[in-house]
Amino acid sequence: MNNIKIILAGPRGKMGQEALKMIDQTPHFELVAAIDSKNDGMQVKDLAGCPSSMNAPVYDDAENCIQSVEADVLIDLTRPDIGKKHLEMALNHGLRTVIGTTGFSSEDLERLTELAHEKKTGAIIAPNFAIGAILMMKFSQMAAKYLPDIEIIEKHHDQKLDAPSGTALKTAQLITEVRQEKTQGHPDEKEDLQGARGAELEGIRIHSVRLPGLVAHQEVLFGGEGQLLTIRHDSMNRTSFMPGVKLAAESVMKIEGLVYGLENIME
Ligand SMILES: NC(=O)C1=CN([C@@H]2O[C@H](COP(=O)(O)OP(=O)(O)OC[C@H]3O[C@@H](n4cnc5c(N)ncnc54)[C@H](O)[C@@H]3O)[C@@H](O)[C@H]2O)C=CC1
Ligand SMILES: O=C(O)C1=N[C@H](C(=O)O)C[C@H](O)C1
Repeated sequence: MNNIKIILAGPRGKMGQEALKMIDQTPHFELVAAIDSKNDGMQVKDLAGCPSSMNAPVYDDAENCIQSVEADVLIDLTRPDIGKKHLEMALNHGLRTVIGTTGFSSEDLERLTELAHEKKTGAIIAPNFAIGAILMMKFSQMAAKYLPDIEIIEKHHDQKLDAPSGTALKTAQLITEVRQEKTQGHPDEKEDLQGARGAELEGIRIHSVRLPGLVAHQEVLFGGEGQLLTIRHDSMNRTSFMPGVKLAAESVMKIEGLVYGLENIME
């Protein structure tokens, strides 16, 4: 496989730190720069917790980085407001991009899909890189055809900025592809405390739990007459996401346009 030159945005973050290790351990990956909110002009190896072999410059200005460094792929693991800006910027420069950052609305996805198409540039937005989470979403889509009353409970660490999670939104979106919109619960139900019934997407209820001690977990509950099916996935650590990040960085080299969801590139 040809060498892939990578710019990583978010090298000091929880996911960024894991991604640096994965890049370091992948012979055909080469880190050529990092985009950080500070530390401009430093080397990645000098940032706390980063592999000592990484002789790549840090930029605090993403536009300057993309213009100055010869790279094949930008991997973004930052925060919702920044991930969107980075993807738009990269597409405008014709740079292929893998986005793990969540918090994209359906309007964002529509706009960025059009831009990727217009710029004839490959991009992957993957709300969840863990293989088990992809299977949970696919199994949920299968089950929804037969058990259409569904509630999603996603549970994450308390440092998470977006709610509901990207995975919960993607799960709900996959379900809406096979299920008619429907009202769940009693037609006259009323929330005595606002938010008690969670968020709602085409009738599917989504509940977000944030607690220290959690990493990334989701249960999809399907209720039927006299029965309950639960499909559950747990990421115990962030290493669980790395095979998916690697696959996305390899796959984005071969596509044109924007792909939303790792399930679309898995064989
Ligand atoms: N797709 C997936 O499988 C997964 C996605 N995520 C998502 O990835 C994102 C990052 O998650 P974590 O690493 O847990 O968060 P984190 O808070 O640990 O790391 C985010 C990093 O982004 C950096 N950052 C902020 N502004 C920046 C800027 N302008 N330029 C460059 N870097 C900037 C911060 O300094 C921080 O180091 C979140 O949106 C999260 O939801 C997290 C886990 C798995
Ligand atoms: O912020 C996180 O941690 C995670 N974010 C992604 C999401 O919003 O679904 C993926 C995973 O759940 C971890």
